[in-house]
Formats: sequence, C-alpha cells, structure tokens
Amino acid sequence: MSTSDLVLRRATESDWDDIIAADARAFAFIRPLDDDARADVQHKVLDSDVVVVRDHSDPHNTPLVGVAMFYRMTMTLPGGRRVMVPGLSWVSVAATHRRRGILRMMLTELTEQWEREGASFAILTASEGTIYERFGFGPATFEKQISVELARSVMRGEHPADSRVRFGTDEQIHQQVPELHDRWAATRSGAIARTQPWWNQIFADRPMLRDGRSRLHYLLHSGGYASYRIAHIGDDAVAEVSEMFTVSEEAHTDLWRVLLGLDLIGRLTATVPTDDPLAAKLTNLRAVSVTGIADAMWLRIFDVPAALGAREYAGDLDAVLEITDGFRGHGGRFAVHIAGGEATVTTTDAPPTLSMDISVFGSIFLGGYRATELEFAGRVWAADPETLVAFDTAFATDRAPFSGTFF
Ligand SMILES: CC(=O)SCCNC(=O)CCNC(=O)[C@H](O)C(C)(C)COP(=O)(O)OP(=O)(O)OC[C@H]1O[C@@H](n2cnc3c(N)ncnc32)[C@H](O)[C@@H]1OP(=O)(O)O
Repeated sequence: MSTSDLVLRRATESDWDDIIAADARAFAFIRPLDDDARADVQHKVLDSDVVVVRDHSDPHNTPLVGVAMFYRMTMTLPGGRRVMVPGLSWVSVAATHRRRGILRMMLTELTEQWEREGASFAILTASEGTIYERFGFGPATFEKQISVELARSVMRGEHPADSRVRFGTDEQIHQQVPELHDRWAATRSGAIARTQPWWNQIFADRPMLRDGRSRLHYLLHSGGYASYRIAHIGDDAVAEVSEMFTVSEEAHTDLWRVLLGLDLIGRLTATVPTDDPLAAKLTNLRAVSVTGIADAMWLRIFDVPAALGAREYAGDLDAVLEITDGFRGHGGRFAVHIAGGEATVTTTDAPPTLSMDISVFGSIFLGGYRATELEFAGRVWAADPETLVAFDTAFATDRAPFSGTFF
C-alpha cells in the first residue's frame, strides 16, 4: 500500500455498516451498536460531516481504514455568549493502518472545512491525553468523579417539611428536562447545549447501552434535575448518577438530599464539576471520596481575535500576546486591551509580553486552567509578574467550566 492508495471522501449511507464495525473494533466494545442505537447516532450527524478513508490497494476489496466526524454544537463562553462549534468525534483508524498519517489526513480535511465555514473554535473529548495537542487542542474543561457513602452522608441545615423534588413521569421528563438543561447551559462556561436528536438518544435509553444496569430514573425540581441508574456490583446496590444540572443551590441541595436518602443503597457515584459543593454541604466531608479528576472537553482556537472578542473577562489587561500554531498557522502577535469585561484586539509587531502555544491558550480560554498554573509548568511565558497576574485574573471564571455532555 502507498499513500496514494488511501482515498478520503465524505460518507454515504453505504459506509455506515463499516463505520459501526470499525468503531466497535477501535474502541474495544464487546459488540457493535444495534440498529436502534445506530439510528440514534445517524440522526445526530450529517453524512457530509463524516469523512471516511478506504484503502484501494486491492481494487476488489477496499476496506474502510479511517473515519472521523463532527457534530454541529453550541458552547457557552465565559459571560454567557453562545457560539456554534464543530465537535470532533468517532475518530478511529484501523489497527492494520495505524501511524501512517490517516488521522492527520482526516483532521486536515475537517479543519479546512471548519476554516471555510468561519469557525473560531473546535472541541472534542479525547480517548487519550497524548494525541490532540499537536493539532492545537488543549484540555479546557475538567470533571471530578465522586463516590458517596450513604450511611455517613447527612446534609447540614434543616430538612424541608415538604420535598420539592418529584420522580418525573415520561411526559414530565420529556417536557421539563431539555428546558432545565438549557437554563443550566446558559450559566456555565464550556456548557454544551443539546438539540432534539441528542435528547431522543438520551430518552431512548437503549437497553444495549445499559450494561446490565437499570433504566434511568429522573428526579425533577423547578431549578434542575438528576438522573440515575441502579447497578448491582457483587452483593451491593450502587446508584450511579448519570447527570445532575441545576440553576440554583437550593435545587442542588434538594436533589442531593433525595439521592442521599435512597434506601437499600450503600454507595452512590457521580461525575460533577470540579467546584461541586456537595462535600461542604454535609456534616461529614469524608462521606465524599474523590475517585478521579479527568480532562473532559478539549478546545482548539482558530481565530484568536474573534475568540478574544467573544468572551467576557474578570479583570483588565494590556498585553502583547504571542501565539504559536504549528498545525494551522493561526498564531501571530496581538495587542490585547481588556477593559470593562470586553477585549479589543489588533495585530502588532511590538515585542510580546505573553507567549504560549495555541493549545495552551485553549486550556486557559474557558477558565479550566489558571494562567499562573501553566506559567509554573513553563508553558506560558510572561515578561513580568504583573502582566501574568493581570492575564490570570482577566481569564479566571467564577465557576469552573463544565461541558456536561460526552461526545
Ligand atoms: C475525538 C475522538 O474521537 S478521540 C478517539 C481517538 N480514537 C481512538 O482512540 C481509537 C483507537 N486509536 C486509533 O484509532 C488510532 O490510533 C488514532 C486515531 C488515535 C491515531 O490514528 P493514526 O492514523 O495512527 O495517526 P497518525 O498516523 O495520523 O498520527 C498523527 C500523529 O499523531 C501521533 N499519534 C497518533 N496516535 C497517537 C497516540 N495514541 N498517542 C500518541 N501519539 C499519537 C502520531 O505519532 C503522529 O504524530 P506526528 O504527526 O507528530 O508525527
């Protein structure tokens, strides 16, 4: 096989059997998606946003050796503006064809499309931490996995006489959950909004994806919701919170109070924002163990001035920002003036006062990393401590960014 035998094109319906089989192999699934689960995915993506690579070295057998696609998503920026973003997903290359440049080929094709369409950002959730920095992506939102021991969990404060939480009927869930999620998404940097095909897939709750666990149960509150499943692990029943999104601390407290009161459950697991306050709401903080902190969403910036102009800021800054971009050349030197929460940006030849790779800028942009932390790591250069502190303060967010949707 030579590189010229590799043919990249957009997907058609006839590619999907191979896409599903390739995905199951590449991500080590026990079995490929069934027809229902496959239809859910196909409803979320346009075939023209899916690239496939086939090996034509044998004209009688042209196996699919690469696939990559993107969803058209909406992300919330610090300050509340929402932007359209391509969300890269379903990237895989056949084990027989690895490290021959197929991923690079597919990402170059998709990136050129995003640039033509005027995207300022792209996002992804990564299978490994070592793949995407070379393409200018940086880890931008993080999440915390917690395990809560119910026997030791007592909420501080008074128990309300009448719980404001109810189990939702199917009709209530379909009516209220998308609206509650959207209200939450408007408040959080990095939040991904969900369109109807995403909700259809979540509400379908396909048995093949439950892995032997119960269906989803929904708890509703006027300021948020939580969904959870029951898993039996050995002799223990564990409640796995699938998601919780709230727009008020009252809703967060009330929903947790109900979850912590589940009978015949020893332990509860959840994935929450890194600044989730549950442990501080309990009389015994040790009831909550943090079992992991992981990168969730990675961000790539394509248009530095447009990105800077789209978010709001927590402090003032005057700096000459130098950005390097080895993959697509969107770096340069920018005079950045931030005042009253808004940035104005022009290109300049003046000497830089701040310098970093575009992947590092992506990590700082939503507030997921503090600039000072990355300066300690030698990945941000600042001409003087005052500029670093002003940069750090300007880009900090009051709540930790959280994407809330895996894709
Ligand atoms: C957004 C998402 O969908 S994340 C999911 C990614 N997919 C998976 O993890 C499924 C299993 N893995 C795979 O299918 C493949 O190994 C892939 C897609 C990760 C890589 O595909 P390949 O075609 O082998 O990558 P390709 O040859 O184009 O490599 C491009 C560059 O990435 C590097 N690279 C590729 N995979 C890895 C890896 N797992 N770890 C570190 N570096 C990697 C290569 O060394 C190369 O670097 P260079 O261009 O700087 O020399």
